Amino acid sequence: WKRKRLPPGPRGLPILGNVLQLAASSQMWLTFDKWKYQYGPVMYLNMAGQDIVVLNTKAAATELLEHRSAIYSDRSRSIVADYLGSQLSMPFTRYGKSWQSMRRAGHAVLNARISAQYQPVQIEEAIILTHSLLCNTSSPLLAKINRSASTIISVIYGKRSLSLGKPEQEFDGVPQSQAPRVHEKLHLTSDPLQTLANIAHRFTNAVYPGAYLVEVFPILDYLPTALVKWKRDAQRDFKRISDIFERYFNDTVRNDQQRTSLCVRLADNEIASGLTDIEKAWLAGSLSVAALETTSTTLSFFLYAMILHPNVQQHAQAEIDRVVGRSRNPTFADMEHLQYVRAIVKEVLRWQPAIPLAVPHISMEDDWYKGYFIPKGTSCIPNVWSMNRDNDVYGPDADEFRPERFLQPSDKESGFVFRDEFETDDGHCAYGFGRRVCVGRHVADNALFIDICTILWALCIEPVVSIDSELNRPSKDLLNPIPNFQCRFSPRFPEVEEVLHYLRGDAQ
Ligand code: HEM
Repeated sequence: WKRKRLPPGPRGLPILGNVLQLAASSQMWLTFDKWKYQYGPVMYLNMAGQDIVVLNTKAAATELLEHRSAIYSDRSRSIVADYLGSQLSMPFTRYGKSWQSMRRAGHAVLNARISAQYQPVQIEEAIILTHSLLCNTSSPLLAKINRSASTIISVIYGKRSLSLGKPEQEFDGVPQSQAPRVHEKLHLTSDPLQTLANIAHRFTNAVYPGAYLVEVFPILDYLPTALVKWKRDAQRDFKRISDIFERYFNDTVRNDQQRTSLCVRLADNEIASGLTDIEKAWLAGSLSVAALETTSTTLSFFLYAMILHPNVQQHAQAEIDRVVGRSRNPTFADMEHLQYVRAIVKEVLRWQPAIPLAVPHISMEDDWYKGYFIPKGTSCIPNVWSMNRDNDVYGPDADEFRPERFLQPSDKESGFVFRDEFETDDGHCAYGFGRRVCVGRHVADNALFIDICTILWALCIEPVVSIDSELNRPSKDLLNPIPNFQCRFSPRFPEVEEVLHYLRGDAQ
């Protein structure tokens, strides 16, 4: 007989538990980061009866979510997200047969080997992005960065298969600039990228703990639909999202001339056996939703890091000049010689993970960890933010942006190589854990490498006005909010604009 001792955690109120403390904090990971010093690696919270265990160290997350993944791979039931279609959406669907079919198909089209086949498209998209950063002076920086995610969208929906409209034009009459910062309603735009990004926010906002009262008091779900706006909105948005995903999927399968897109591969029955046409359309849609904001958030933080740390920028550019030179653009063949650039990719993902609390894993059986009881149905939150800034792992300067932490001196011309432990290890936990680890991580790593490398090869990045701390995102969201900053891009050598223009023409 073991006494069922729960892990330590902040004291809550009767019935409500820690609801009020959690509802009050907008970036929950910062609150958890503080509590971690008080309560240790595994911390217990209660959301009006829902058990929550926050995993504050990589060791705890690895032990539970990876080594015991057979019983830690479910997802939580979110009533609002269910109405939105979360059971068709791989990141949010419950563990079971349907998820297994999605995951198998996702892995087949995104594994490390297949990811290499998307590299030519990724190089072209990196050029289009870099050209737009330099030459498109009319769009705001964030809009340009968001378009950078077209690298991923081209992988999923084929090169330019979706007709890209003007970002500001709206279908539902609300200009994007005036769209509310909390995504309780889906805003459709004529721009597929923006629409997909809005769908992503609709989901990540719905699953943010405490965003909807009905998640805390499920009885509210029994109120008649006519009386509850959130339910009507969610049901209408499900239909809209489904229509969009099906249209994008079918258009791509019809229009992708080069037949290299992920949709075309999915349409091939062998890879996605067990999935209906609608499930395939949702799989492609949910992959793009999972890919878009995570990639553009990471690239935004890369630019932010470059204006904060001009020395890192110079260091990387010296490496690129040595390895690539100026007469051609970087390619993936340069990757193994660009150790410093690769270290920058790792460091951005460590310093500012796009989803600082990953996505909670639900435990499927009662379990014990270091003498503490973890009841079946517990929502286990990997506190990636704190893991990535663990002083015991990264040293006392873990809060700083310093790519050198992954490198060690060598006799090579570059002067350094990866430290042995980071040659194969990510060096961060930004992609999550176990059976639910990010299925798109190989494609994401490649996109980040080639985008970052091409930008640094071609452009100098400087701040424009003082950096302010206002955030660009609704604060109650799973995604890491991007600081409101602007930067100026100038060519690094006289021929840059002409070369980019030429390459861009070729790419398009
Ligand atoms: C910088 C880019 C990215 C970051 C930081 C990121 C991060 C994450 C994280 C933290 C999770 C949850 C893992 C867990 O539950 O333990 C996840 C899941 C997922 N990611 Fe990514 N991701 C990125 C890019 C992508 C891309 C490019 C794709 C697709 C092409 C993608 C598709 C997915 C999917 C489908 C899941 C759900 C997996 C499942 O539940 O089985 N992600 N990602």
